[in-house]
Amino acid sequence: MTNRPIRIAPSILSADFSRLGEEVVALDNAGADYFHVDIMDGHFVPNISFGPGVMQSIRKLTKKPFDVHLMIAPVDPYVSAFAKAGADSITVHAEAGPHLHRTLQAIRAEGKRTGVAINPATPLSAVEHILDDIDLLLVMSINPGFGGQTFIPHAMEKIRLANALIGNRPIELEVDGGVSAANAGELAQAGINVFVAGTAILGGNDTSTYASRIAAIRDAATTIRA
Ligand SMILES: O=C(CO)[C@H](O)[C@H](O)COP(=O)(O)O
Ligand SMILES: [Fe+2]
Repeated sequence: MTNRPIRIAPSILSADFSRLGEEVVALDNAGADYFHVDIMDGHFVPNISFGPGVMQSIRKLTKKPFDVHLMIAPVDPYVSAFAKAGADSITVHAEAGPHLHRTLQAIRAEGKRTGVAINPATPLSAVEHILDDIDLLLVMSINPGFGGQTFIPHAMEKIRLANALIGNRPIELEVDGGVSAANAGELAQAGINVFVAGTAILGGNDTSTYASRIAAIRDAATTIRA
């Protein structure tokens, strides 16, 4: 359990891209805390999403933080472009390159919050020596690349261990993949404070449901802490 504030971060990967701007505005009005922006390169992960130009074009539609999840290898050449396109935090994968500490320094040099993501098969020890260099730890509960996958059960225990590893450090603990109101309570209990959700919020792309779906995840996460 943690006192870090609950943040609901809809993944715009699940948006209807033909009306992306409308989707962003609807999510903002529906109570999103962060916008989770998934960037996929077709190399580190077997899918391609979009680049900094698209991100920049939606940046002006909301004042909420952009939580940018870079699934790119090598990532260093793209840090600056996403910083300039309006990222608030930039999360890179521990598996994406040999010099993670250097990448984190580059993100901080851009004045952005740093995040590290670890895949389901990556041990927590990958971040043990860089805890002072990160503002956010993202535990992947799916293998990255696609929305709509099923939460991998062993991620729950890893999250509990990550929460213990973080201790009282000012690091947000984020989960991504298969998150819904059904598991948000247990995730909050395990220590998660940032809940990424694509399908559970945007599935079907009916903007009139976004507020209640965001609220359902928030309620599940908050109730368990009360
Ligand atoms: O990083 C991601 C995929 O690699 C996405 O953030 C994730 O898929 C969210 O979608 P869903 O909630 O549908 O699992
Ligand atoms: Fe993501």
